[in-house]
Amino acid sequence: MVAKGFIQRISTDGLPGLRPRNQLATEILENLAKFPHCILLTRVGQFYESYFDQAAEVARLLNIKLTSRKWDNQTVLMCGFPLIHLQKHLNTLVQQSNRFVALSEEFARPGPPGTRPLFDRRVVRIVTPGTLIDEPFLNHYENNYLLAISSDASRLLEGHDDVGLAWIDVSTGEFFTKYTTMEYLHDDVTRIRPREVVLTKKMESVDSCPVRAIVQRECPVVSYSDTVTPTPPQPLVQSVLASDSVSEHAEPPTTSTLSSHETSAVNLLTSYLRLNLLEFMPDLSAPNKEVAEARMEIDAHTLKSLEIQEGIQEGGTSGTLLGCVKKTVTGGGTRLLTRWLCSPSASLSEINARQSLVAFFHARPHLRRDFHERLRGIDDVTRTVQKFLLGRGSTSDIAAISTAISIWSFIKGRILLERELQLREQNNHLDPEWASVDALTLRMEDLTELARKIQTALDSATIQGSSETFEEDAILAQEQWQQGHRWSINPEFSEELSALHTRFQGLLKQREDLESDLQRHYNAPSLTLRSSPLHGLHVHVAKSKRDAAKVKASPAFTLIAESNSTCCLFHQGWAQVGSELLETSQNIASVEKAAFEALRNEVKMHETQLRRNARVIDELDVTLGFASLASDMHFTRPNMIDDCTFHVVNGRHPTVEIGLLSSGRMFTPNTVSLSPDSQLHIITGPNMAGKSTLLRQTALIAILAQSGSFVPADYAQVGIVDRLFSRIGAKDDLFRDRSTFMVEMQEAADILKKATPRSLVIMDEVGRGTSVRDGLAIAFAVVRHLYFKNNCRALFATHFHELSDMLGCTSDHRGAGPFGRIGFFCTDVQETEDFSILTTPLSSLDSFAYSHRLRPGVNKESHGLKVAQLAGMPPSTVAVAREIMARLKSDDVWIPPLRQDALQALGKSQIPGAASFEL
Ligand SMILES: Nc1ncnc2c1ncn2[C@@H]1O[C@H](COP(=O)(O)OP(=O)(O)OP(=O)(O)O)[C@@H](O)[C@H]1O
Repeated sequence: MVAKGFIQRISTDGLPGLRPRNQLATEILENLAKFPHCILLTRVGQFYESYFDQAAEVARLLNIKLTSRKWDNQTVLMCGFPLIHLQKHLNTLVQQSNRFVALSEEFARPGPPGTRPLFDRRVVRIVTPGTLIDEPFLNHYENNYLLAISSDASRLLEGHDDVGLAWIDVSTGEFFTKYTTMEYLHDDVTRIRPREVVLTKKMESVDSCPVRAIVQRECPVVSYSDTVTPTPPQPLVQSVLASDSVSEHAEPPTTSTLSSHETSAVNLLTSYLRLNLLEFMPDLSAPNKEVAEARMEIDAHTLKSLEIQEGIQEGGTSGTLLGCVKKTVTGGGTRLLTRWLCSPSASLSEINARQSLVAFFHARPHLRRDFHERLRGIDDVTRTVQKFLLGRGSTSDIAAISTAISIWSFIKGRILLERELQLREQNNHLDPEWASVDALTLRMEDLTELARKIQTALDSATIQGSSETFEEDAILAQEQWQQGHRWSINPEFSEELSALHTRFQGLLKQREDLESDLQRHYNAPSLTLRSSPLHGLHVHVAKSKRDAAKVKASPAFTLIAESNSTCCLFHQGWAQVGSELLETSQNIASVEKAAFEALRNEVKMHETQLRRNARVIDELDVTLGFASLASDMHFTRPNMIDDCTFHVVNGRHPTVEIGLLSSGRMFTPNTVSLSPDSQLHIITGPNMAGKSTLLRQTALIAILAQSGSFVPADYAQVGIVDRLFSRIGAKDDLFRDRSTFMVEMQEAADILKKATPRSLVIMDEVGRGTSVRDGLAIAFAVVRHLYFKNNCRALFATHFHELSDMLGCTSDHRGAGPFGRIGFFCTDVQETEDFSILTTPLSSLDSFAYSHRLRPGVNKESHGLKVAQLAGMPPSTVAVAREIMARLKSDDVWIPPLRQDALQALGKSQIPGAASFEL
């Protein structure tokens, strides 16, 4: 396994000569040799440290001081930072710099009697970008996927293109597989957006391996690993869901339903996880198998160009579909929303079930309010359960699970109440949406018994402010009982614990009495009874108050240590009581540990039910969000059908509309009606008049509808789309030796290869990147292919109005003869003197407005000069262009472009037709 871009930086100079006498140096050298692809951070006391040449790199990346130490008379570079900075620095090394970090922890081992404990160090985990667990710097609103890809590397070159995918978010346990082919691999990788990809070592060794080429384009961290058969084989526990569904209740897939390539990918993934998570390897749930036919496939380019999850210009979600429709309030809900938007459903029943839920909540704003408020107080249970499976989790995590269970019960109860109310009010009649609501609540498991156990076990006063893990809490409690640190488990949890607490309280009272007796007897108010690692159980007295003199003089005390201001003394009575206190506190700690372990096991035992309920809540959060969105932005429920129509009345582009509204402008809605009788629309019209916006909004409406959302339109009837394609926007890819036109042609070719009669294609200005003649020819050929071969629904926006002649546009704006199922539509510019209607006023002499209204017909005017003027092109240049336009229109004569230097050389009067130009 090798992290791309990471070069092993330990110089061989210093190492062979070094004969480390101390154990630390030996361990570090061994670990460096064992994990050569990693930065090694070794825990030494309260610090994590890096040594040798790596230290220079670590110091540079973390911006910390580089220093050195002597080992065996050799100077060794080193740097380090305190424990509390670990997460911050892991974020820098792993998340930002894509480095792999081997974490070596230290473990105390009792030394010979009378000596300090010894420490063993071992690497407990390798932290890589794709194997992050509960790191606080993880964004809870996004998945952090590790993707394994398996295929027969050598046969790929011979044309065998089966590929198995397995991907997991280790921090949540969400685990998926998919069988795919090389043709769709790029689309799948783009959609999954893995943080790290694992390929087989074979793929690394095969020259020009196509999988490697695709993956390296999309993911900055690529690792190579072999599948290692676990001994004994690790069972996969039951899966949470068969699909990403609210309506389908099929049994979870067994590993036998996976294709051989998926199984290999799962094995590669689990082997890689085991190699890296080491002591943190959890039991994995069986993966959810994704079936291509059940989802709307969105190709890689479309996913990016439609800005569904990430903006093209600045990254992030601002201006994206996700940013616009996100009304979820939980991390799990937001992750699910992202998945639904990037991979909408193609199952009619599933989509209808989701939309029924949205309709249900849309009609009930009071429930929306109530549930949103409750959901805000719920923890990310999927993540918390995973923490426990990873052997982590604290008392506050356990408490969060109990809170979540109470909220789930509230929600279920509230829905039942609503049901009763409706039955009463509507004479035993229920709206049809109730079927989906019932199906959802039926999936919720009753976990009140688990919540009761947790509430009985936890001491509610201690839950706040506890540490990351119970073990850290326990150490604090044991060490800090003198400062009144609280225990975690309710003393009433068991008779044994209750008896221990009674004894502990009795001993505390004895200590208090002894302390005040001694203070009184020796007239020493500063005297206190203490315990410390250095002096053990001792009596502490302040010298300055002269208390010490009397105490020191008494034979009941033996001096242990003194400073200028205090002294520490041994006292038999306190040693007796104190050691009993210590022993009792240790006993409490170990009983608490057992109790917590029992709770942890309870959570693990209920893993599947907890995850199921959490998943129901995720769906609830998304559908509640869709309902709020529909209400806020006046979306309507689309009518979903299983045919090839797409009829949207007064549709709007959700993100453009928000942008316009924020600057006080209105969006002009438009109607698009594709059907088997009118399956392809050619859209012409001026620049800036809204053609691309119309195309994009059509695609976004299809995505929203099939995600389960309502849509921005007055009415919509959407026939299920199996694949969505867009050819929009031009982008160079010079790095991969592809010009703008080449990129455009490759994307168009891909669409023509893959679109089916159930697909929806939007194409914007295909052919514009070359000569007019070539472009027009290509545009015609593409339309013809889409129409006859793909036979799909398509919107084709173009400035080549000649296409309308080539396709024989009739007076009722349809294609002629065999092209009769093509419709012609256009947008316009309104010339006007009325400034009040202007969208974009230029001047009083040359004023116009974009109507943005689609109408049947062909518009042969592009009004490109108006846009040039609007864009601030020099007036003289615009004047030249206008003159040439006029001549082109009148005599159809081509005037060659005039070059400034040529004009100067010749004198402008000598250039025919140039005299009138202001140059
Ligand atoms: N229906 C609409 N209502 C209101 N404003 C709109 C509408 N459609 C587009 N616009 C505005 O017009 C701008 C330009 O739209 P768009 O890019 O879709 O035009 P276009 O016809 O594709 O232009 P070009 O041919 O130059 O690519 C958008 O950024 C938006 O602000």
